[in-house]
Amino acid sequence: MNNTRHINIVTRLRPPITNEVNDDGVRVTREGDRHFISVNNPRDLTQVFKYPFSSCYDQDSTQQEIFDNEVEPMTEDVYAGLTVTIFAYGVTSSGKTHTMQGTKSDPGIIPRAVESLFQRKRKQANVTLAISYMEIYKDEVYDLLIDRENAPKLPVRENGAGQVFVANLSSQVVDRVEEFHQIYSEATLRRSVASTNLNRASSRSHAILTITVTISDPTLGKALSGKLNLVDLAGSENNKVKSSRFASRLLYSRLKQLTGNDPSRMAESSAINKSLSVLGQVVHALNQGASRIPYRNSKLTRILQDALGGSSVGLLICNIAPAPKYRQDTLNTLNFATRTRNIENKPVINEKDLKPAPKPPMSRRLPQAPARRPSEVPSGLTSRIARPSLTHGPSRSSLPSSTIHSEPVTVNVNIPPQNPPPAPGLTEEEIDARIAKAVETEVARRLAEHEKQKAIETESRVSLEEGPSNSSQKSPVVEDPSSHIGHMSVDEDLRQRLAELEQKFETGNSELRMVSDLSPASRKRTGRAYVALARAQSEKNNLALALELYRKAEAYVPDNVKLKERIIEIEWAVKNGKPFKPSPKKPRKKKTKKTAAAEKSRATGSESVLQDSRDENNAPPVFGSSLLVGSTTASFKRQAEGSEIWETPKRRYKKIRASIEQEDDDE
Ligand SMILES: Nc1ncnc2c1ncn2[C@@H]1O[C@H](COP(=O)(O)OP(=O)(O)OP(=O)(O)O)[C@@H](O)[C@H]1O
Repeated sequence: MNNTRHINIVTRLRPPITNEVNDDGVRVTREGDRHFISVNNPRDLTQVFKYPFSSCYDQDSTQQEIFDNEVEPMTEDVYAGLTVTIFAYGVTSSGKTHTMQGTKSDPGIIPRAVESLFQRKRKQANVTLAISYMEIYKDEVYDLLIDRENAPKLPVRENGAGQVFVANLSSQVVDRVEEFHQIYSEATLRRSVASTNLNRASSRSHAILTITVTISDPTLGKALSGKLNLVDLAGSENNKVKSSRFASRLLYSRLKQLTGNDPSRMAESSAINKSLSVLGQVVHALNQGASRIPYRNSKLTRILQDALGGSSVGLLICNIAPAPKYRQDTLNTLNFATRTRNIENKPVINEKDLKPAPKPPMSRRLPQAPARRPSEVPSGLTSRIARPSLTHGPSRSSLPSSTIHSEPVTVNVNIPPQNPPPAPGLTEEEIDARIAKAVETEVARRLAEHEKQKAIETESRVSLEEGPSNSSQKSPVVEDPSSHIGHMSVDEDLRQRLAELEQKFETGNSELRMVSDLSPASRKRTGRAYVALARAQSEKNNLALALELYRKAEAYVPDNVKLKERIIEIEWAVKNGKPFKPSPKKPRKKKTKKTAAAEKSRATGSESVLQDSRDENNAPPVFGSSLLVGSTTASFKRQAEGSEIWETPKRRYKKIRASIEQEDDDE
């Protein structure tokens, strides 16, 4: 069964707005059942480009028309358990926000779609609607349902099933349309909007509103979970002058005149342009059937991954501004639309198991969820906001369809971190002390575990040496498996291993929960603390424990390349029973004004964790990474000065890896 669906492409031409000349060069015509948009070449106006589309909406078309023809049928898909993504794309001021939000007198797609979803809800039992709303501003994700002062930057993560999600994004159940409007209009006020010369209320961020429709069937113990993602992209702007060092003052002032962008607007603008350019690259790569699609190059494409060549149903509304100054942008938009048309998605029905997942044996019960910190909750919403959900393994679907996607069972409980995040109002020292204490306790526990493990190993070795007669009471490992006692001991051994595994599983989970609850600065501090402890252990040649601690640090700073390299090194040493030799310590240089300033900036959190902790001991890194920030790379350059060949960190890393592999081969 072929269940692929192309992204549906719709173009919309907005009427001219204040002081704008209607451009006859952009026209919509109809030939049979096809529509064409014709655009004059901006450089040679005698040349006309013609783009065919199955549906185009000209200046006279209404919001109602677009909704009825294009969006209404998709709300059916949502109720069927599919994920539907609708994007508004186009140059700044082309009418994206107008199309998505509309006005009070002429509502856009969002209010109309919500109304339609509620209409169906009224006719059907056991339906729940919940909303979440986020914006991607300068490549950072913020929750729009939370006051901006309290809204942290949210991390984008991937679950075991490869689904990308925004961690800690709140979601709110809504029972009535009016309730939705109140929440939505409040949240929209939090969106980053600014006035530019091209648009009085220009969106400076990409906004994604998600409405989740859950239809439960208590008799079957199943629920369908459809989603409607409504995406109002920020508009691209011509800011090229900013990136050109050689741009003349005249050109700069011309562009400033056109966009009205001051430096901070320009920074926003270049972030918008960058993410839109990655979006273009993703579409291009999908068209080419490339083996690597650059989803990870921006948060926007990561979050929209499912809608671009994934399991979502898609509708792209390309908005077009008619004025002559936008002609090149119109061509860009139409080219983007043409390329996106070829993208195929494979929609899947999202089904959830309502039955609680079987509890893992011996697992501890979750303690009662504490109330959310006031900073995380918009006033009056406390009881309705669901914390990030815990997933317990995939559920099995009984529905006979190849398009059914059995989601992991989602348990909407508040999961308190095992070590609760520091309460607001604590001083930096207090936070550090808490982290240090938590890390120390963990290390002590692990040391004790290692000691125990060692004792068991020694015992079994001794009993092996003493011979089988004595071993029955001492070691389960050397038992004669045919004897009754032997069976019991093997059972005991298995049980013990199982308990250890369960404990590991629990600790791992609590670790992840703790990581996601900490602020980026606290995460970095905790990572640094683990690295310092790990180094201390590796210096004592306690490599297994050092490795474990480095891995723990990695949970807090997953992007630290040097840390990853260190883990590989120690893993290799442990595997091959070789001692681990960190690179020799380098005498600390006398502090110059420049290095003091660099250290100060590092202290404010701009440097890598491993580098920070190494600096404390003056130990230069064994490996370097080209991904490191400027000052680190500069320190590598300094180290390499005097050596015959300029050895980049990457080259150095490759060299060491090659020698490790060579040693492996030799063995
Ligand atoms: N179809 C339309 N009919 C009437 N007015 C429209 C239409 N489309 C857009 N407008 C008006 O044009 C102006 C710019 O539109 P809008 O803010 O929606 O653009 P945008 O593409 O979202 O811009 P940006 O990317 O800068 O946020 C607004 O004043 C809006 O009311």
